[in-house]
Amino acid sequence: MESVANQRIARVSAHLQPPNSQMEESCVLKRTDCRAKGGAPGFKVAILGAAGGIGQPLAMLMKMNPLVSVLHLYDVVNAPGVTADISHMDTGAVVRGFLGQPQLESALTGMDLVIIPAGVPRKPGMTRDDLFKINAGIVRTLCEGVAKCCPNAIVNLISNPVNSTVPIAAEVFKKAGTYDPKRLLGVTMLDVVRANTFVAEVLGLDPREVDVPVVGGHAGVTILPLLSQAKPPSSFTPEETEYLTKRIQDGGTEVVQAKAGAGSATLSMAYAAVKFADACLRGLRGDAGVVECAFIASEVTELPFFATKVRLGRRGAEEVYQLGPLNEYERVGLQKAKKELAESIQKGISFIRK
Ligand SMILES: NC(=O)C1=CN([C@@H]2O[C@H](COP(=O)(O)OP(=O)(O)OC[C@H]3O[C@@H](n4cnc5c(N)ncnc54)[C@H](O)[C@@H]3O)[C@@H](O)[C@H]2O)C=CC1
Ligand SMILES: O=C([O-])CC(=O)C(=O)O
Repeated sequence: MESVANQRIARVSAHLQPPNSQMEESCVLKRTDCRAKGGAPGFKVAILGAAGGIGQPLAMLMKMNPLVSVLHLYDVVNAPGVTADISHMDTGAVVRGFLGQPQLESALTGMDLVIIPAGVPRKPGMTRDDLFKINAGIVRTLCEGVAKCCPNAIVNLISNPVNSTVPIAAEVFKKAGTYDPKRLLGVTMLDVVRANTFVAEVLGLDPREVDVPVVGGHAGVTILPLLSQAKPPSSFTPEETEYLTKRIQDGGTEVVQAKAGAGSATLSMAYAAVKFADACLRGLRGDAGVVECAFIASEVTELPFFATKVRLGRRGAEEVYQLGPLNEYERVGLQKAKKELAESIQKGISFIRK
């Protein structure tokens, strides 16, 4: 009888047909003859959109994460190539590739965490909302797959516009009867990563010592850094506050313009996505005190979704924290953020309900 390990190797081979079969023709030993043991303990993670600008470095970094035992890489193009490449890294996770819609269900079955960076990125002159037309449908299809194949998985949604794609995902899950608000998390970690970097630069600190909560959403004025709650506690001049707030809000546009038509942030985003995914996995493992910001179903404001600090645990975002005390500058920013956010959320909800 074929061992579990050999079945696994056969499955990997099946998804890597061209390079693998050529290689094996010239080898006496086939992969199916290898003595690989069963998978190490750990979590099963799928990346949807794994061959993209974010997907590839994200896949590489997740392959390096010791909490991951199985890594599924799904895309509509080039998944076998990325999988073959990443699978040669001598780290613990077993990597399998899945190409195109017919393989979506196999990619998702049994997953603990699904990370979604699938979809088109911005070009100069576009807003994130301009991506809605294409990305809304992509997110809907992928989330239908999640609802069917791994309804208990934690979902980390990266595809823009996050302020609308998270409500879309929530509506898809509601329709399927699988919605658990604690498990659906819009990834706003890059805003926090940028805030920590830019604040550290202004204060002359090591960014690793800085922690700035960023609340609201993930587009323009909806990105609201709470500098008054920065750690270590710091005071900022009005000019510094204005400069930092604008730079954090426009961080994505800064990269889009610098890339001049070649896409948006990919490397810093992959770093941020892995930082956030690792926090989700530590929460799933039962670690205490894992707290990060995410865009999530919320009662913190009158809006149905809002990014705030959340505590990550075995069931996902087990606690959603209040905003805490805001200064006058932040209170004004909050009003602006809520106005734009309300429209983007409604647009996402209507896309599924209409
Ligand atoms: N949440 C955040 O902070 C950030 C979000 N983003 C967003 O992430 C998304 C991806 O950005 P990039 O990786 O730079 O784009 P990209 O175009 O380089 O990669 C996207 C990948 O998605 C794949 N894809 C398209 N349709 C698919 C489908 N139906 N199923 C599976 N895969 C599919 C493409 O084949 C491609 O490989 C964009 O929407 C971008 O705006 C980007 C940076 C930060
Ligand atoms: O700006 C974009 O289009 C990509 C993104 O969300 C970011 O870099 O924050």
